[in-house]
Amino acid sequence: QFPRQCATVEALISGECCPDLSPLSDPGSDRCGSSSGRGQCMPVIADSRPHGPQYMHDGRDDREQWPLRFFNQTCRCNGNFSGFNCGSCQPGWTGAACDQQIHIVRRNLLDLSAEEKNRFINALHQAKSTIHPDIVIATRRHEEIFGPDGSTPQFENVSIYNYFVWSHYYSVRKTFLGPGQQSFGGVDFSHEGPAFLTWHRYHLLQLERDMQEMLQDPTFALPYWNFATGGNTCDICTDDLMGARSNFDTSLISQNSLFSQWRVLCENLEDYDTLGTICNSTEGGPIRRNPAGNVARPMVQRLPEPGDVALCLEVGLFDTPPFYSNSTDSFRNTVEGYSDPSGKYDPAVRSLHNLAHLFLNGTGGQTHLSPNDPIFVLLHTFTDAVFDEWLRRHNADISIYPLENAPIGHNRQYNMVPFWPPIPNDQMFVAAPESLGYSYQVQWPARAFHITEIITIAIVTALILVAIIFVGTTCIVHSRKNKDELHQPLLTDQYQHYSDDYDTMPTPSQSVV
Ligand SMILES: O=C1C=c2cc(C(=O)O)[nH]c2=CC1=O
Repeated sequence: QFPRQCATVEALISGECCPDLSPLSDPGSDRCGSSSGRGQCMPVIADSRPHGPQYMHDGRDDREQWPLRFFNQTCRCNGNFSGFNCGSCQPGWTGAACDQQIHIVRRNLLDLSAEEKNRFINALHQAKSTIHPDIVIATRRHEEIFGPDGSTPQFENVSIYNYFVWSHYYSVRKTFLGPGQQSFGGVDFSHEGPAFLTWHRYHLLQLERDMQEMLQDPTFALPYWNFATGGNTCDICTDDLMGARSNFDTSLISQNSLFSQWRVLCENLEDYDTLGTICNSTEGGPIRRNPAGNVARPMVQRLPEPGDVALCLEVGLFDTPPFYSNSTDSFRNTVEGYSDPSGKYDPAVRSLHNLAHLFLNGTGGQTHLSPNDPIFVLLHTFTDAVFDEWLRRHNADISIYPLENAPIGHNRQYNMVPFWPPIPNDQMFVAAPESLGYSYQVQWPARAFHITEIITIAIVTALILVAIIFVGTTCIVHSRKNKDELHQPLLTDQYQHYSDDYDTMPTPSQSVV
C-alpha cells in the first residue's frame, strides 16, 4: 500500500508521499531521486469519470478515486525509472541506470527441473517470512488512521508474501457504512469487471519484482499451473510442489510440505465487516484445501477442459456492457469464469479461472482469502498467459477498454487499488513480451468442438457425400451410355433410319385388318 516513509502524521496531513531516494541526503533534498534526474514530486492523477450503477455509496469508501483519500502528491519517474522513490526500474529494464533490457520466461511448473522446483518453493517460503523492505499496510480506515490518540498512524509491517495476500483482500473488502449497518458487498476493485485481468497482472508483477529483489536475482520468473487439464485431480498438489493432501485430515496439506506450516491472513471477515476494521498482519489457522472435494457442488469437482481455453481465446470482444459479471460475449467475463467457455453468459456456469478456484475447495476458493494458498500465484500466471495470448491473437488496442461506466475501480484510467505508486489499468493492457519484459512458454490446445457444431459438421458432411455420390452415379450412367453410342456408330445410323421409317409404319400389331 504505502511506503514506510509516508506512514507518518506529517506525510498524511500534507498529502505528499515523495520519499527521498538517497537516505543520506538532507531530508527532502532528493525527493523521487530528483538530484540525479530520476523523477519529481507531482500531483496524483485520479480517474473521475462515471462508474457503473453497481456502487451507489459514493463518498463512503477510502478506495474511491484511489489514492486521493490518503495522498495527492506522488513521485513521477522519468524514462525507465520507477518505484515509490524512482529507485527501481520499469518492468523489462535493469541495471543501476535502468538502461539494460531484460526478458524473463514464465514456464509450466511441471516442466521445471527438480532443482528449479525446489528453488521456487524455497523462494515462496522465504517471501512468507521476509518483512517487506518498503511497504507497510493500513490497519484502519482513513477516518481512524491516526489511532485512538490522534497521533499514532495505524500501519503495520507485513511480509512480502502476506502483502500479496493483503492487497487482494483490500481490493475485495466490503464498504463499511457505519456501526450497526450492514456493510455493502456489491463492490470489488479487482473482480467482475475489465480490471480483473489488468489488476491481477500487476499483482503478480509486483510479487515477482519483490521476490527478485529479495533473491537478488533479476531473472527470477514465476511459473504457471495449466489448470485446464479436464481432470478431477490437482497435478501440482504433490509434496515437491504445492503440497499433497494430508493423510490425517483430507482438507489439510501434508506435513512433508513447507506449506503445511503456512498460516493464513485476513480470516476475521466478520470483525472487519461489523467493526469497520481492516485485516492486519496477524496470521491465523492453516491453509485448507480439498481439491474436487465439494460433494454439494458436483459442477466444481472437475477442472476446466483444454478445449475451454481454446474456445475462450476466440471470443472477439474484450468486454461488453455492463462490463460486469453478467456480460455476455466478453472475453474477460469468459476467462474470469462467469460465462461458458464460448462466451455466452449463464448465471449457473462457473468456468476457467473461477472453476479452478472453486475446485480447490478451501482457502483458495474464497475471494477474501484465496492468495493465502500459494496455488493462487500459479493459477493467476496461467490466467495472465491466456490474457496475453488473447491480446496477441486479436492485435488488441487500448481503445477497446472502457473509459467509463465500468464498475467502480474498473475504468481504463482508474488507479488500481491499493497499489503504490498509483498505476492505472491501461498500463497493464499491453503485450507482455514487448512492454513488460516477460513471456510465457505455453503449448496452446486445439479448439474443442461444441456438440451443436459436431452435429452441424456431420449433417453438412453427409449432405456433401450424398451430393458426390449422386453426381458420380449420374456421370457414370451418362458415360456408359455415351460409350455404348460411340461403339455402334454405323448401326446406330442405320437404326436411326430404320426407326424413322419404322415410326411412320404401323407395327405388326397395328396392321390394318
Ligand atoms: O479467490 C477467488 C475465489 C472465487 C470464487 C468464485 C466464484 O465464482 O464463486 N470466484 C472467485 C474468484 C477468486 O478470486
